This record gives sequence, structure tokens and C-alpha cells, in this order.
Amino acid sequence: MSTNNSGLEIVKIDVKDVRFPTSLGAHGSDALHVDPDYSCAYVTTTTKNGTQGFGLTFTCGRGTEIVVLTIRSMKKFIIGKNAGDIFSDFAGFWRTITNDSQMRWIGPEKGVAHLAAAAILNSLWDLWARLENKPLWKLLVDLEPEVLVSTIDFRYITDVVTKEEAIQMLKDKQIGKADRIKYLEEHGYPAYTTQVGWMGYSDELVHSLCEKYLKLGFKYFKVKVGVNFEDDYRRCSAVRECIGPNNFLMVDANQAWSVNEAIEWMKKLAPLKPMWIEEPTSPDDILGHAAISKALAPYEIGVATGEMCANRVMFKQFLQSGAMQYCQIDSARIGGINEIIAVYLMAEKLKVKVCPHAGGVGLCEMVQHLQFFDYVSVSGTMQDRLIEYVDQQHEHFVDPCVVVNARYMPQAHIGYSTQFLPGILDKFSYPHGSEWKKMIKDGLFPPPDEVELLNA
Ligand SMILES: C[C@H](O)[C@@H](O)CC(=O)C(=O)O
Ligand SMILES: [Mg+2]
Repeated sequence: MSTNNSGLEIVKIDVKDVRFPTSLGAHGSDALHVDPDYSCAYVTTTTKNGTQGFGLTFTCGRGTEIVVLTIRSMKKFIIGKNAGDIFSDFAGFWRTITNDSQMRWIGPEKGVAHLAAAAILNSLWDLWARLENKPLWKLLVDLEPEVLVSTIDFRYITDVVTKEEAIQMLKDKQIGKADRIKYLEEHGYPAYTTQVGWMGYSDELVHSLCEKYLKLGFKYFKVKVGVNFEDDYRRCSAVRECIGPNNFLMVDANQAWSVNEAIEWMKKLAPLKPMWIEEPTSPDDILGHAAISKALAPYEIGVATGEMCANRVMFKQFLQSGAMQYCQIDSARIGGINEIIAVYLMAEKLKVKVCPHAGGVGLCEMVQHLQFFDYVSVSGTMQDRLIEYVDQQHEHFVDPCVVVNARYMPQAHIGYSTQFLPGILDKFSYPHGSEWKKMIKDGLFPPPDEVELLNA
């Protein structure tokens, strides 16, 4: 790497529990997450020379304190290390923090431990992009294939993609790269909206939001389903009527059903022409998703999943077994960009479209960089690919994503776009931020419990 290592010793890792009271308006609600408070564990990594990297992992309120505690436990793997050395052997560092011989028992590579690792890794990638003075996606597309691939831990995935193949895939896509960058900068990347159909929204609100997003140029609309069939049919029919036959409807059950129930439910929704059913059943049930995919193929309904897929090994099997037609990587659940690139490469090799999960705090900000990278350097196409867009919490970021006419437009800002504006932590840190103190005092939320207070 070109970065001069002097002054890059990591001297501080700060982590905060940050929550926004979205449950009050049912924003983000679905069949199983009925009252999410969009939140994050927010990491600031500081080097000796004062350069900072900002990273986060998304959470839904309660439990953020546990992720924060886990990040604190992982500090020992980072403090005192030189950031330049980390980036020179990023795959080695990745193993250190995801596979410590004692801590791996609480994973490995899944759950809270992996969410914590993701927040730290995201802050390091942000730091790297800032040191190179580039937007994150530009760092990814500019790195030599050998260097980019050196950040990936290939253990468990070489039966689908090897290091050598990965390098070759990236080299093959050097052709036409400049044209794709130009196209991306001029035209942006297509988005779909989930804002219209949260489970807790009234029919009237769903209708008015459909009209609003149609006017904003959106063509793809996602609606939450999975609690009651009659309600789903009524809501989805209303959305279909509003958006017309030429726009696209997707539905998301957030794991509500068993396999056969998912198939039967979706056959009955098929006349409304949904393009995909997202998370029809348990996110761990690979063969179940494969069965649903097979049963729904004659109805031209694809299966989308990935926002709760634990790691690259699970993704590998979903991709190998025809269990997902839309691969929904999440920027903050698996082990940072190191592991996400591995998934993009496997998806490209197995010819599955990647349509990232976003919407939660900072996720739209992050996944735009990943999908831009995919377009320029991996798949080389935007065909049938979309980035999720939810219009929430962007106003809290220094460099929010910019969506114009339903397309994410690349911005020149350096980094991974995850730095909060000054003052946000003072207001929304849980439970002692000024907004939380007020809401708890007003009885809108219960007081924090003893574990939540541990981090405060
Ligand atoms: C709890 C989250 O809001 C979830 O419903 C998000 C999701 O499934 C999606 O955006 O897709
Ligand atoms: Mg979803």
C-alpha cells in the first residue's frame, strides 16, 4: 500500500451505543420485528497522528449494549497495532479478530461476535480510504487485484473461488472499467424503496407513500408481509393498483413462515406479481430456501435473502444450492468488506445477482460503495440489480447518501460515509444522550436496565 506507516499506530478505539426512537412511528417494523428502534454500535478508531476511521454495525435497540461490550473486549486485538501493517496483511488481521482461540467459542464468525468485528472492520476500511483520500468505492476499484484479494480470508470457500481465480476475475474486469466509472458518476445506480410498506403503517399511509415515491421516480416498491394473509393481500393489492402493472412489487416476510407455509402463502399472492419474496423462512434454512425457490420458480417469483446470513460459508451454500436468486449482502452483519468481497466474487462466479440489504442506520451510506465497486470491478453490470433505499437517519451523517430520481449518485466525499455529524452522539447515545433522557423522563420509553447501564 502507498500509505506511509509513520504515525499510524492505533491509540484509541471508542465505541458508543446510539439509538433512534423509530418504534414510535412503526418505521422499520415487519412481521417479527414489531418495534425496532434503529440503532448502531458506533466505533471511532484513532491513530497516533490523529486520523480517524468511523464504522458501525446496525442493531434494533435492545441488545446494542451487548455488541458494544463485545467491541470493547476486542479492543485488545487492535490497540497498539499499526494501521499500515493491518492493511498490508488485512486477511491475517481479520483472522486475529474473528478467530481468537478463546473468543471464537462465542461465534465463530456469527452472531454478536461477528457484528462487533464488522463494526471494527468497517471503521478500519473507512480509515484506509481516508488515508488514501478517496471515497471507499474508489479505493476498492483502484486497489491492484492482488492487493484487494490479499484482504480476504479464503478458508472454507476455495471449493467455489480460490485466491488465484479471484485475482483473475478482477483482472478480467479491468477492461471497460473507465467507461463504467464514467457511467456510474453520470447516471448513478438504481434504487428501490421499502419506505412505503412497513408492517405497522396504516393503509392510508401506505397509499400516500406509494404516491410520493412514484413521484420521486421509483419503480420498485417493497412491502412487509407475513402476519395475516388477508391483510397482506389487501395491502399488496392496493400497492399494485397504485404503482400499476409496469412497476415492480417485492414482498418481505422477515422469516415469518415455515417452508410449506411460505410456498402456499406466496402462491396465493402470485396474482399480484411479486418479483421476489424476501426472507420467507429461517435465515439459516438453506435447503428450505432452495425448496421455496424451486416451488415458486413457475410463478416467476424469486427468493431474496442475506440480511441475516451469518457469514461467507452460509452465503456459499445458499449460492451453490439455488436457494437465493437475489443475494442480499449486508454491510454490517458479516465480517466487514473483507468477507463481503468474498461473497460478491462467489455470487459472480455462480451468476447470482447481488441486491444489497440497506435501510438501517448507515446501511444505505455503506452499501452504495459496495455496489458501485461490484458494478465497476466484479459483475460489470447493473442489470436486474438494485440497492435498497429507506429515507431514515441520513440527516445524522456528515456525508449522507444522495438518491436522485431513484438512483444512488456517487459523491466525492472520502471514506465509507459513516461519520455522524457533531452533536448526534450527545443527543442519541443511549441512555444518557439528551434526547433519550427526555424521552425516558416523558415515559415514552422505560428506564435502562443494569446491563444497558454498563456501557453508559
Ligand atoms: C427490522 C428491519 O427494519 C427489517 O424489517 C429491515 C428489512 O427486512 C429490510 O429492509 O429488508
Ligand atoms: Mg428484509
